[in-house]
Amino acid sequence: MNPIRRALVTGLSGQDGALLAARLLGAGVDVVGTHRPGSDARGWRLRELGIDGDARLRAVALDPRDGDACARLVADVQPDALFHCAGQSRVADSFRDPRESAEANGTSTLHLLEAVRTRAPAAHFVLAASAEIFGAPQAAPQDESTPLAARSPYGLSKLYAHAAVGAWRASYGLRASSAILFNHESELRDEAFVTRKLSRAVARIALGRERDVALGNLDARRDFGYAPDYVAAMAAIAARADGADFVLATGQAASIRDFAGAAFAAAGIALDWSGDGLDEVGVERGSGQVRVRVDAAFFRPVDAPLLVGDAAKARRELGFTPSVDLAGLARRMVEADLARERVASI
Ligand SMILES: C[C@H]1O[C@H](OP(=O)(O)OP(=O)(O)OC[C@H]2O[C@@H](n3cnc4c(=O)[nH]c(N)nc43)[C@H](O)[C@@H]2O)[C@@H](O)[C@@H](O)C1=O
Repeated sequence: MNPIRRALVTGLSGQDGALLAARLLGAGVDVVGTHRPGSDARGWRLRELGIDGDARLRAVALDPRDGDACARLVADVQPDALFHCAGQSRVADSFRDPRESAEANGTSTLHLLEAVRTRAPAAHFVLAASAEIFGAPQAAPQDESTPLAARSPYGLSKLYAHAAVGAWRASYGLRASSAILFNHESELRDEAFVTRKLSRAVARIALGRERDVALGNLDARRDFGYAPDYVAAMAAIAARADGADFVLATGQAASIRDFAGAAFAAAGIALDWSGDGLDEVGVERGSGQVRVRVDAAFFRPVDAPLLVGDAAKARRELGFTPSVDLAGLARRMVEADLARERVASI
């Protein structure tokens, strides 16, 4: 194990960057976190985590698409570990702006790998990669040896980043690792993602502020884990002497319909499902009120039917253990949104 004293975290204000910063600060690590120029340096997540005023946390502006700026920052910070969490993370958006995904996720990784290679070659580079690199895989569950066949522009950009990590490790002996993250959710998830869209909508419906929520593909099955477990595993990866790839996942698949059911149940609302395809609805048992509608606007041109991971290697080598099941995840997220909604109404 290599002690980490100073870490550089890109994407400080995002879910993973914020959770990672909190975890590292809690372990006595000094953290420099980056945010996009012009964006809020610290943001609501750091405030909710109670670390926005931490003296050992420094926030700096960085556009990782600027290779010179990456090199200057890495030379200045001299991190023991660099966690690359910044980027374009919304798969749906990537279909509308594929070039932005390629640059924000692909080119940025190249720049940061080069920055580490040339300015801080002893640092451990840890990439937040994604299950989307598997595309629509033939086999389930997916592990580190599953063939890569990304389909979405987002998946392609992460495939490039993931492959670059492997190439820099093999070519230059860099301590570079790729954490292949399956869907990982938390109270700090962005509202663009289906779990948080649901938890917020459920909270507002339970408080009588909205009547229903419109969703897309309810049949897609994903492997939903709890994000704090995943950033803990990323920190454990950085402490290893050598770079490697690790799938981080729970091994349990749930459909979007399942998650919606769990989220409504967390607010005491039981849903029954009726209809099919675009006609399907989720109806509140007892009242008969429609709570979930299906809207074609939320479907994607390509959507993997099933992504579920096998994290045996991470369990074995990192001691990775998912700590929250689907019902627990939905409950935490709905409770956090109920609390936020109640504060908002005061
Ligand atoms: C591993 C991967 O995980 C995440 O990407 P994602 O899986 O695209 O996440 P999501 O929450 O946007 O979609 C999950 C599923 O839910 C379906 N779905 C149905 N109805 C709605 C809907 O209304 N909104 C959204 N967003 N999705 C919907 C949608 O079609 C898809 O099948 C990111 O962390 C990403 O960065 C990452 O790396």
